[in-house]
Amino acid sequence: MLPFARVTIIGIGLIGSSIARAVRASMPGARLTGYDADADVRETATRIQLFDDVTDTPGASVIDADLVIFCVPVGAMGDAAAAIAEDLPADAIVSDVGSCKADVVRALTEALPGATIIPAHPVAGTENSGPESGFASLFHGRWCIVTPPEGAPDFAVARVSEFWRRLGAEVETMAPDHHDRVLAITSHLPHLIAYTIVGTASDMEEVTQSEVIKFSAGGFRDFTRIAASDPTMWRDVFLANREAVLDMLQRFSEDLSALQRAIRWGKGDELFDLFTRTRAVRRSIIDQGQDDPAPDFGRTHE
Ligand SMILES: NC(=O)c1ccc[n+]([C@@H]2O[C@H](COP(=O)([O-])OP(=O)(O)OC[C@H]3O[C@@H](n4cnc5c(N)ncnc54)[C@H](O)[C@@H]3O)[C@@H](O)[C@H]2O)c1
Ligand SMILES: O=C(O)C(=O)C[C@]1(C(=O)O)C=C[C@@H](O)C=C1
Repeated sequence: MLPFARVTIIGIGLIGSSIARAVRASMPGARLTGYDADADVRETATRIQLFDDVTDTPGASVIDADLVIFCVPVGAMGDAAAAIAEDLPADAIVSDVGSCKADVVRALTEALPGATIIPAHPVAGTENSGPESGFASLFHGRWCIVTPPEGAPDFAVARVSEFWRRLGAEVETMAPDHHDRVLAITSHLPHLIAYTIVGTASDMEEVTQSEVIKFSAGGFRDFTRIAASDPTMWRDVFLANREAVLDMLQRFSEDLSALQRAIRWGKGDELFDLFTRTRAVRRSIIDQGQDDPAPDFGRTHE
C-alpha cells in the first residue's frame, strides 16, 4: 500500500522536482500536484510533465492532498504555509525538506495551528537549483532525518518515514534542535568555509582573478562547487540556524588559530597528528559506504 495517495509539492526547485521524479519512479500510483510562486517555474514544470497537475494558486494545490511537502527556502516556509492554511484538508500530513529544523517547525506550527506537521530533511543535494536540475535517484542511499515535534502522532511519523524509504533514503529520527547542531558542523559550516575561501581568492590583489581560475588546483575546485550553491537557500539557512552555526564557528576559529600557531612556530608534529586524525575520518566515511558522489550530481543524471 502507498504511504500517501495524493502528494502535493510546494516549491518546484532541485529538491521538489527530485521528489516528484522519485515519486513517479517508485510510487507510480500516487497522484502528484505541484505549485511554485514563480510562474516561469510552473510553466517549466508543466512543460517537462513533472506532475499530474500544476496549479496557479497555492490553495488549489492542496485541496485533496494527503501529504503536503514544502520545498521552499527555509525563510519562505512560514509564508508558503500561511498561503494554504484555509484549504488544507484536516487529515492531511504536512512536511518539509528544509536544511534546518527548529526554526521551520516554529514557522509551520504558527502558520498551520492544529495541523499534523512532521518535518524531514533529506541530507542530499547539489549546488544546482530549479526544476530542471532535479533527478529521481538523488535520495538513493542517503539519509533523511525526520524531526517530529513533541507530541507528534506515531502513525504520521511512520508514514512520512515510509515515504522517504520508498524514495530510496535511509531514515533516522532526531529532535529538531539536535538536528540543527549536527548539521551546523556537517553541512552549514563547510558551506560557510567554502564561501569564504572562494570569496577571499576572488578578492586577492596580488593574484589575479584569471590566475585563480587558470591554476585552480583540485582542492580549490572542490570548494568552488560548494560555493556555487544557491544564495537564497544559504542566506536563509545561516539566519535560521544562527546560534548553532555561531557556536561551531567559534570552535572552528579557535582550532584555526591553534593551527596558525603551529605553522608559525614550526610545530610539524602537531600538524602531522591533526592531518593523520582527519585522514582517518575520511577513511571511516568511505568504509561506511558514504563517499559522496556529489561532484557528478546534476551532470551525469537524467
Ligand atoms: N539544495 C540542496 O542541496 C538541498 C538539500 C536538502 C534540503 N534542501 C532544502 O530544500 C529546500 C529547497 O531547496 P532547493 O535547493 O530545491 O531550492 P530551489 O531554489 O531549487 O527551489 C526553491 C523553489 O521554491 C520556490 N518558492 C520560493 N518561495 C515560495 C513560496 N512562498 N511559495 C511557493 N514557492 C516558493 C522558488 O520559486 C523555487 O522554485 C530548502 O529549504 C533547502 O534548505 C536543499
Ligand atoms: O552536495 C552538496 O552539494 C550539498 O551541499 C548537499 C547538502 C550537504 O551535504 O551539505 C547541502 C544542504 C542540505 O541541506 C543537504 C545536503
